[in-house]
Amino acid sequence: MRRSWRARPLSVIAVASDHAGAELKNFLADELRAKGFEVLDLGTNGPASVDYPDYGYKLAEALATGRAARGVAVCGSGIGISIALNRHPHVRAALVHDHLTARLSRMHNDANVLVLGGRLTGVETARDCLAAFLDTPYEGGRHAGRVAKLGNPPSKP
Ligand SMILES: O=C(CO)[C@H](O)[C@H](O)[C@H](O)COP(=O)(O)O
Repeated sequence: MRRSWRARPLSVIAVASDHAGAELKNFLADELRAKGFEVLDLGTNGPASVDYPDYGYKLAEALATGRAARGVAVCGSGIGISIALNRHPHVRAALVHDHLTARLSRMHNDANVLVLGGRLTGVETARDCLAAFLDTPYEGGRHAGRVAKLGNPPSKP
């Protein structure tokens, strides 16, 4: 599935997680609602074991179809769901660990999905990362050509 990324106002944010990230995902969804965003919750919403690729792909689909402008994704470490998300050329999912990496993911990479490890990152740090992700603009300039290349990977690297 190759669909172009459709920019839209930053009002709807999709959230998704596996079982290991559900608690932090739900916390961040509440944070987003408190900040006035509409949240598209793609699950999962309980402790029953599920597969992170299914939720990463759901989130990629929500961005591709324009149902959400950006996303927040959580699994246990953040690694698995990042891999799933970044298989889609319109997704720039950034696994971050603190306010600085969250800021850089926006400034340099124009990240459209914030990824956190639910078993590794505490709620206060996660809240900081979310604020940086929402509030930091993309710098463009020298980064623009690099970011464009991310959406057009060579068929033979
Ligand atoms: O993909 C991951 C690791 O890179 C995630 O952390 C998953 O959430 C984790 O693998 C799930 O582990 P579980 O033992 O099946 O709960």
